[in-house]
Amino acid sequence: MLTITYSPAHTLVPTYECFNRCSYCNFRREPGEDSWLTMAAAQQKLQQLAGLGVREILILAGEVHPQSSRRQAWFELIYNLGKIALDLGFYPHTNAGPLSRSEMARLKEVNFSLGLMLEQISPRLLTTVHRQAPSKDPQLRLEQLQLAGELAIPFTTGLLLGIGETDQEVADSLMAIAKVQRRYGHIQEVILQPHSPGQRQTDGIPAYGSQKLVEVVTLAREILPAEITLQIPPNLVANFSALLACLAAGVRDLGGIVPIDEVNPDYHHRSVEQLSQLLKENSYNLEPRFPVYPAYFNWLDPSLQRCLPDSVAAKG
Ligand SMILES: O=c1nc2n(C[C@H](O)[C@H](O)[C@H](O)CO)c3cc(O)ccc3cc-2c(=O)[nH]1
Ligand SMILES: C[C@H]1O[C@@H](n2cnc3c(N)ncnc32)[C@H](O)[C@@H]1O
Ligand code: MET
Ligand code: SF4
Repeated sequence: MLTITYSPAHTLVPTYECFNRCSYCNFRREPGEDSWLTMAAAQQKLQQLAGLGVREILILAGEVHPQSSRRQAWFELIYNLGKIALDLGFYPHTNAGPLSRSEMARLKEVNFSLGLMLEQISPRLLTTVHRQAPSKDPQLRLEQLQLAGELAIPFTTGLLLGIGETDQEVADSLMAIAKVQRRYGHIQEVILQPHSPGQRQTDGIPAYGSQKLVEVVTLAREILPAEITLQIPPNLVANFSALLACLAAGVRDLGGIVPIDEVNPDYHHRSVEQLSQLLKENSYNLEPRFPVYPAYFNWLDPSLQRCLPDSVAAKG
């Protein structure tokens, strides 16, 4: 039986406020209109999660402008959330948008991997869906992938599909990821994220079709180096047969299975038990994983390596 992995996860949102306005975003709030997560509330939440099988704490944040006087406080909150999650025995993974070199280096101390979606490499989208989103400059995002490579951080990136890109631009985006991977070797997984419309976004773009998604999986498997795992969030795939087609085309991971998908709150996950049963009926074995893949265990700071169970660490 082929093994498909998932990450038993819970999401913490330090803040929904964001100075970008991606037209497809259902997550962001206007700066000033969102109160930030307090350390006390986070601590309480994490304590409730103890013993429930959760491994990854996904720290997913709206962004404060790099030049803002509030950036430092924003960053310290994100760092400290990773720190308490770690201290309570969880495995943090942070995606907080583009970071400075020193911010990224510090987050490495308390995270098992970091993430940032390339979205798409085409600068054309800066005049459409990303017109009011300076953080989505593809060159800036590519530099972030390189920076993570230089800092030897196991990394998750990916494409957002169906935001106005052409087929050629999808291929270009995949080739750009393949190129950084051949230089640094730090990209453990690529998420192929189908755009999924929600209640709050400001545009009217439709859901990305399943047929196209399967085609992109096939293309990604051709373009990306074999060591990169392809991830698709199953809650964003229209039906189970489409998910099976994605698996047949090369997807091997289902990402974080969380109670609430904070980015796409209208799309619920099936329970792990149900997913596992459905997969078993189709000769797939569903297994939990950590937010860092075994091949990268020895890239982690020794203090983090010590947090992984011996049996698992030995495979690294
Ligand atoms: O539940 C979610 N998890 C998301 N994750 C988490 C992901 O599913 C995995 O849990 C992590 O990549 C750890 O391997 C992301 C991680 C990234 O680094 C970048 C983007 C995402 C996007 C989502 C998302 O939209 N919803
Ligand atoms: C955290 C990641 O979530 C993705 N993201 C943001 N909005 C949507 C949406 N409506 N549908 C699917 N994915 C989305 C982006 O790729 C972002 O980088
Ligand atoms: N703001 C970050 C980004 O877009 C992460 C969360 S998006 C909902 O990269
Ligand atoms: S997708 Fe991320 S960067 Fe864009 S508006 Fe939403 S939170 Fe901000």
